[in-house]
Amino acid sequence: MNHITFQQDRELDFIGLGRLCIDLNANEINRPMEETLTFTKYVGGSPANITIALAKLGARTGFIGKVSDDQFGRFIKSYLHKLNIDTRNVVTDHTGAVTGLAFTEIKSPTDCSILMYRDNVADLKLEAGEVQEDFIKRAKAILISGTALASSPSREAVFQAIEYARKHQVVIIFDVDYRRWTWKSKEETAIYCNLVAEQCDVIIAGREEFDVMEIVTGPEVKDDLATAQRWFERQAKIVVVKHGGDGSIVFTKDGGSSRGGIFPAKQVIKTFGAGDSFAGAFIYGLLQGWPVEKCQEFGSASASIVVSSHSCSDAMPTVEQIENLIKEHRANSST
Ligand SMILES: Nc1ncnc2c1ncn2[C@@H]1O[C@H](COP(=O)(O)OP(=O)(O)OP(=O)(O)O)[C@@H](O)[C@H]1O
Ligand SMILES: O=C(O)C[C@@H](O)[C@H](O)C(=O)CO
Repeated sequence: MNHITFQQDRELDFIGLGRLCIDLNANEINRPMEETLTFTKYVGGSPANITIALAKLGARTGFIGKVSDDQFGRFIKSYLHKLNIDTRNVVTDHTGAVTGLAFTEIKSPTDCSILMYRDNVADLKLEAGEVQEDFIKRAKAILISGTALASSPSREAVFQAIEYARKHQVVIIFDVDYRRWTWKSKEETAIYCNLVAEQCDVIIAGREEFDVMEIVTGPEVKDDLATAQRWFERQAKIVVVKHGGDGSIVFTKDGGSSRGGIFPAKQVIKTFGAGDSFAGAFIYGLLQGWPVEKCQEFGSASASIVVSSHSCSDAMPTVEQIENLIKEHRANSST
């Protein structure tokens, strides 16, 4: 029992909507990017990573987005195809737009940063008229990624997708995914993310992202419960507040909450990817009908695997890998 009711007669479990980009992760790690000579290319973009996570876990997935009409766009679509992710609503741009790039700097396992090239990117050119109602109505759930709200016409495409999802009882999941490089201002971020959040069934964000939405600028006490209750007054049934290495808290509309820790990784390579892997495995658990505590544990274990890896998308684990980590952790805890 996890408070979410999915329509069962659907051919897809999950559709991701938003950014499809390329990660270029530094190969020479534990040094600043000024000293990096080579990078490894992976498919990236938070909603893409989450969709890939669910595909790797065996969910039937699809994607709504726009890619550039070049080698990167073709690389991304080919990668999704190989994972059986339905790309019928992945549109190719013909305006000369480019694929967003995310250069990951790994100065140390705990000091990582991302340099994002986001000018004239194809993902933000997705138009409302390109969002297929017939595609969305085939799914149990759809993920909205906050960065897709950063500018038009992608912004309007998001609201069109939400309208279709609500019309067809598709569960709406909002991952705030705040990436400052893409927004004009935090005020604009708050306006549009709040307008979306009030229509969503599940909201996933870090404490800092909720602070942006609540326009918290000072040292006020950040009250996770108050944050969750704000959204339970609207459509939300589940609110997840992520706290990095301190774990996460999952709140449910019936007043329940679950404080989850982490699965300490034997060797953290980079912190990035934790959020997307957590979200993918958490949502997988919801789709299985698991209680939120089990979803949270599954997400945390997945995150531990991905922070131990050089990539994000490529490293997304299988059910067996996650279950083995949980078993190993329990065995070690009992000795
Ligand atoms: N270093 C870590 N080791 C193990 N698990 C971690 C680590 N960092 C985060 N996690 C797990 O992943 C979850 C999400 O991490 P976090 O809060 O950093 O999300 P995020 O900021 O969206 O991540 P990202 O860096 O991918 O954007 C945490 O709640 C925790 O369970
Ligand atoms: O979301 C992005 O654009 C960056 C991701 O591709 C990258 O893998 C990451 O930061 C994951 O958290």
